[in-house]
Amino acid sequence: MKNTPSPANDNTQPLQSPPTPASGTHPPQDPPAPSNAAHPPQDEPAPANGAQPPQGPPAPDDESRTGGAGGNTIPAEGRAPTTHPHAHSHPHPHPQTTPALDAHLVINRRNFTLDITLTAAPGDVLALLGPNGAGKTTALRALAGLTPLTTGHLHLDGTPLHHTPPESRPVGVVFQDYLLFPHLTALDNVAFGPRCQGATKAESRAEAAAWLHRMDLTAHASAKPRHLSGGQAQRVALARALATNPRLLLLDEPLAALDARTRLDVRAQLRHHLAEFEAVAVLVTHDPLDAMVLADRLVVIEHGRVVQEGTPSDIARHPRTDYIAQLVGLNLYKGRADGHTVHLDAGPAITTTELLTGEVFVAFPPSAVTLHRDPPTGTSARNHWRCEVAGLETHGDQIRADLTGELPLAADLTTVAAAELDLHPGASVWATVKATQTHAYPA
Ligand SMILES: Nc1ncnc2c1ncn2[C@@H]1O[C@H](COP(=O)(O)OP(=O)(O)OP(=O)(O)O)[C@@H](O)[C@H]1O
Repeated sequence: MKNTPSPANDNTQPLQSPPTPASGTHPPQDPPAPSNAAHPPQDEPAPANGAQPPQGPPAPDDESRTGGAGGNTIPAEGRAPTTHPHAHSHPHPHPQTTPALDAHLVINRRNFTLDITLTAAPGDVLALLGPNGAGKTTALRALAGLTPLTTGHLHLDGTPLHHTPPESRPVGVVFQDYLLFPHLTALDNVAFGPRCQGATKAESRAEAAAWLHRMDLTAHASAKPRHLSGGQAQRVALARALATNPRLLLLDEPLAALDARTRLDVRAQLRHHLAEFEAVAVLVTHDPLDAMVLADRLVVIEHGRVVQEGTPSDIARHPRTDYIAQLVGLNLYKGRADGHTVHLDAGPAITTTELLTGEVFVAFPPSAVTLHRDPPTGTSARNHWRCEVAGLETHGDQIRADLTGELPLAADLTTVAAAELDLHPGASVWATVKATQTHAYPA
């Protein structure tokens, strides 16, 4: 086992582009009256209870075409106590209390099955991570009610919701491209949800103004989305989702549409807002940094199953699949430990400092590897393997060497060292790693 890149999945189904509110229908210039006035954007069927905030993306096949940020059907009095997501220390919901989110999502498709369990305490931020086609978006859509469950359940604060239509779920969604009504101001975009939930025009606008204030967007309240920067639009979308008072906030690649610089700022702001959010948030991301910074708990999905979950630091320290090892930048191997020696399933043995027996993983970072052109002598490193350079690439201010041979591994070295060693594809090298630089843990 080696952290070679996961094979790309050709069947990927990125979250579908949402219906553009611009085409076809005309949401009112003011937040609509809940009873009759609103026209959801584009071809969404009007929900039974009147207007809805902008809806979720259409499914490419047989799935529901409505959904998104619905009304809050769970009374405030019934809520679990609030918790600060990044202040609390519980990586898992307390076993004695009903989890705020308790979901078993099973979706069978012809070539794909999603079967995952998600639980979270109030205030938890979960990040769903996984390779393309793993089922992250499907899981998010299932939580929103946009993709029906084949079987399983979804309970929020103890209330079963799996038969509740998307527009009636207390779920707020922030889509990757935000889905703001282009012809409504930022204020009216945010006021839309409360208005749909029955607030008067004045109330919904006051609430929207308060949200914009919290998001530091008061100066942009009367701006139309086209006049907002990417970061501002993202915050308006977040405000719009939060203004419906959701018990579950879903964020689909919330930072993906932003450039690197904006992303940095918006990530920090989003972290702050998620920390204040008292209910459960679930975000889907491809970016391990977003996941590590924003989430209390990572849920890694591969092939429709949860392969590992835990706190970011636990996952980073103890990856259990090649995909995760690669995500967190570690060389990872599986083998059988006998004292300080781990006999790898495929390849040589590795000496470690841990004293273990049985099936284990061994991991070490590429920076722990030292390369030599000649057989190493006089080194205290217990592990040395003969390898060949398969490829070289720039990795930050380092060079990353991809090695094959006795033990396939990634090694980082400085540009100067790479030049001194005359590294090039096909070059023979010796790789050494000190036992103290490895980390072994039960498989
Ligand atoms: N509406 C659909 N109808 C049929 N198959 C679908 C549909 N949506 C997704 N799939 C398939 O379900 C599987 C999971 O897709 P999904 O989009 O949930 O993965 P993902 O982890 O979000 O991937 P990515 O990171 O590429 O967005 C894939 O095999 C995909 O081809």
